[in-house]
Amino acid sequence: MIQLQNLSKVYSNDAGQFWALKDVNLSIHKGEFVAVIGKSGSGKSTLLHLLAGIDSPTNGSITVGGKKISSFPQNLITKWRCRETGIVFQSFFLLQTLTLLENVMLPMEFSRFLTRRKRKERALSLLKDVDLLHKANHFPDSVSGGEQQRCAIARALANDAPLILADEPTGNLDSENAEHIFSLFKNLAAQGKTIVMVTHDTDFSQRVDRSLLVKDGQISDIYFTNEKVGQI
Ligand SMILES: Nc1ncnc2c1ncn2[C@@H]1O[C@H](COP(=O)(O)OP(=O)(O)OP(=O)(O)O)[C@@H](O)[C@H]1O
Repeated sequence: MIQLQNLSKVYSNDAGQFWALKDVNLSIHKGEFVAVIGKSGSGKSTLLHLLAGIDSPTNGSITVGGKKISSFPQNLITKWRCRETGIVFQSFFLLQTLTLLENVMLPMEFSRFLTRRKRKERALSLLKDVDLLHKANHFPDSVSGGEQQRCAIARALANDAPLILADEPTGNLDSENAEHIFSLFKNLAAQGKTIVMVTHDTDFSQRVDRSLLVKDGQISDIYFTNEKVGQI
């Protein structure tokens, strides 16, 4: 599903160059649930942003579902991202002028041919999955951080995309809600979706198919927690 070849990302500023990712080679299989772990500043979000085509690599290539997205022009990458990925950002990025329901409906309006009634039905069903049906008509600034996070998760699932990229999706949740979201992701992976989840939760990182430890911009260690996944 995902192949990274000699992937590097260098940030340049007045202080000089900083290698956020250094020569990463990695494959992630279809239907695999992968946790990305590592200290703050190690390069986890950078990796996720590159996988989403939000940022572009300094060197190397990124192939997703057979498409070399690192060579896509900007207009193609935006379309690809809308259709093929569901993203949960660290800071949610919900639109403040839309209700939770409208936020979840939004991705379907960009990339899927569904009637408004069907879009609404699907969005309500996703809000129910994350236990937010009762807040469907609230605006983001009138719900809690954890509720915003769950809404962002529902929105990421709206397009039924094959690849889910989630940056600390349980970071703002109490243990019960976090467990619920983790199970939701587990079920999606069992249905064939590929999930890459940045997490600081050591319990979750041991209950996925594989954990990737990012250290100083390198994937320095890999723990297989499920033998069926095979070798990289
Ligand atoms: N736009 C940028 N310009 C310069 N440096 C950057 C930029 N974005 C990230 N960095 C640096 O790259 C490194 C990796 O950042 P990244 O956000 O990927 O870390 P992270 O592992 O996700 O951290 P956290 O767990 O705190 O979210 C950090 O040292 C960060 O300061």
